[in-house]
Amino acid sequence: MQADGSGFTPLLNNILSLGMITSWLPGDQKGLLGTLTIFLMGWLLEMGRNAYTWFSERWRFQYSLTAEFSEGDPAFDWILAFLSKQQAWRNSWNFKISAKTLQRKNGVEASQICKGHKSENAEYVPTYQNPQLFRWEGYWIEISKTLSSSSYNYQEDRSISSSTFYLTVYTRDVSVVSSLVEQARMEYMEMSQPHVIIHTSNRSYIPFYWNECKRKPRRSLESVILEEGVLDSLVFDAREFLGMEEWYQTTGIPYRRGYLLYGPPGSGKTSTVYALAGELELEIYSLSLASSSMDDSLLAAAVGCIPKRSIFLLEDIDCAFSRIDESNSTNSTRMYGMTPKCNVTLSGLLNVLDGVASQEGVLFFATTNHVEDLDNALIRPGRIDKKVRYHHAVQAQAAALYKRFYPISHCAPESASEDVSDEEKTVRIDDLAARFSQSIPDKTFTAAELQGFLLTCKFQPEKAVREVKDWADNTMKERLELEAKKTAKQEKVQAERDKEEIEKLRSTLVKMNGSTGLSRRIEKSSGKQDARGEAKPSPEQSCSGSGLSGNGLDTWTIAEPDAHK
Ligand SMILES: Nc1ncnc2c1ncn2[C@@H]1O[C@H](COP(=O)(O)OP(=O)(O)OP(=O)(O)O)[C@@H](O)[C@H]1O
Repeated sequence: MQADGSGFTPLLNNILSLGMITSWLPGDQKGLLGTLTIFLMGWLLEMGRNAYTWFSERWRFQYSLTAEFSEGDPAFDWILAFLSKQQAWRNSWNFKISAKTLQRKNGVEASQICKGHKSENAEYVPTYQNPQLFRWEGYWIEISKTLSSSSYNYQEDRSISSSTFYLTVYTRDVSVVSSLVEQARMEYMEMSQPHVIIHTSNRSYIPFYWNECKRKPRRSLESVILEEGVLDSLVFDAREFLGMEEWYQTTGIPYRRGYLLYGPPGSGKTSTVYALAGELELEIYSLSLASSSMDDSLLAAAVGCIPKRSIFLLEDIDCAFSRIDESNSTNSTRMYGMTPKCNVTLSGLLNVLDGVASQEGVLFFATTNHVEDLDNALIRPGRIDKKVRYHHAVQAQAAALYKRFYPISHCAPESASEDVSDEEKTVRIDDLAARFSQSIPDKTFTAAELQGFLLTCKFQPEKAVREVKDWADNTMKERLELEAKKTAKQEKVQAERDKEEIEKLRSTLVKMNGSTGLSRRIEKSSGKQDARGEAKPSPEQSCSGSGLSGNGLDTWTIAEPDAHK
């Protein structure tokens, strides 16, 4: 029941309930006095309850501080992790149980809920449905959560809800709240350390927030094998940038840095970003411009809520917009009309990169397989400050990949049960790695392709060396066949398009001839002669449709161009 201030509602309730009670009393107590006494008692009780609520609210208001944490904001994640660690869910047994995945849900271990119970596969996520009270550093803290369905998404035909945490600390000292938040942030960072946190979003409407969060085991820099010095210079550059905020401010240069990683698919661009994020302890905010729901305003909103000291990763940026038009594109996917639809405009992206929506202190990484398709405006210094080119693996890279695949600790000799020392194993692996790399042509296969092959020879380094040449030959052969098929298909598509064009022109001209009453048909000579010495039109002239000869408009020639017959 809610207090309405006037006390009228409880009064009415009491009268009604009294009527019911007195009807059950013995006859001698049914008098007016009995009724009034009970009525008065009920009324007093209700008034007392209202007064208690009123005073406790005033007291709360006077002697407590309430902080709000909304879903989508990084601080929301900090508080969730903090609550799990503080076991704020202890007095409530409401959990959402879901399978353990890479997605981070801030669940608690089954053993925390029930001693001795272990569950490797399920995750218990406290729902905080009811307000919970817990003690932290001598302060009483109350936590409550609301789920508000704020708007309706017509695209996905469902209402959108988001959660908000309210943290009430019973003190007037604001520094308590700030130190709690700082502790929550530190603990969150500590907890995330063995992982790289990747934020994505499937929201296609504003208010936007990064509503999905995955964690991946950290990848060491050594595990990404690039040409010598490439990775080191990238790490050095990013680290230097992160330590130079003040310098940027003094010089008035916008405090952000852009990197473009370009090269063939599977050469290690994404792996580089993940390894770098792990090394520098940064979180990644990753978006794809190829998503049909992404447009300029959503992109601006997304970038607007990336926190400082983070990586903003835009993968396959060429999918979104290319400088050259589709008909000229060499990219076969475009040829077949498979270019993903993109609603982000070039100016929208440029605005985001250097306009109001751009976030200070963010490392921007763009990856592409087709750098030649990018607009110069996009990759000019200030937007892209450092470009890193990726190649197919050179032989030294292939050898390094091989050695990473067969660390000596996992390397038992294939043939005999000889007892081999570590030095001998190292020499053996070095020798095998050299033979492996010499069996494949330089700059022909990507690291991903080599990794795919090596996965077929797990724990069998000798086998990998024996079979790599055949694999390389077969892969090359398959590649050539595929290329030939693609080219043939492209030519066929092109020929069909030309034919359609010719048909369109032919019917237009026939209509025009009919409407103007022109019936005369005179062959227009191109100056070229075929084998029989007859005049033959060039493809351009055949269907040019201008209708204007040197001496005026009166003749049309329609002929199939030889090239596309
Ligand atoms: N240089 C490399 N060193 C080590 N592993 C690599 C390297 N390049 C690729 N790989 C492996 O190949 C797989 C794909 O790599 P990754 O996604 O980084 O390539 P990419 O260049 O980003 O590809 P795409 O352009 O298709 O996104 C990963 O499993 C990664 O471990």
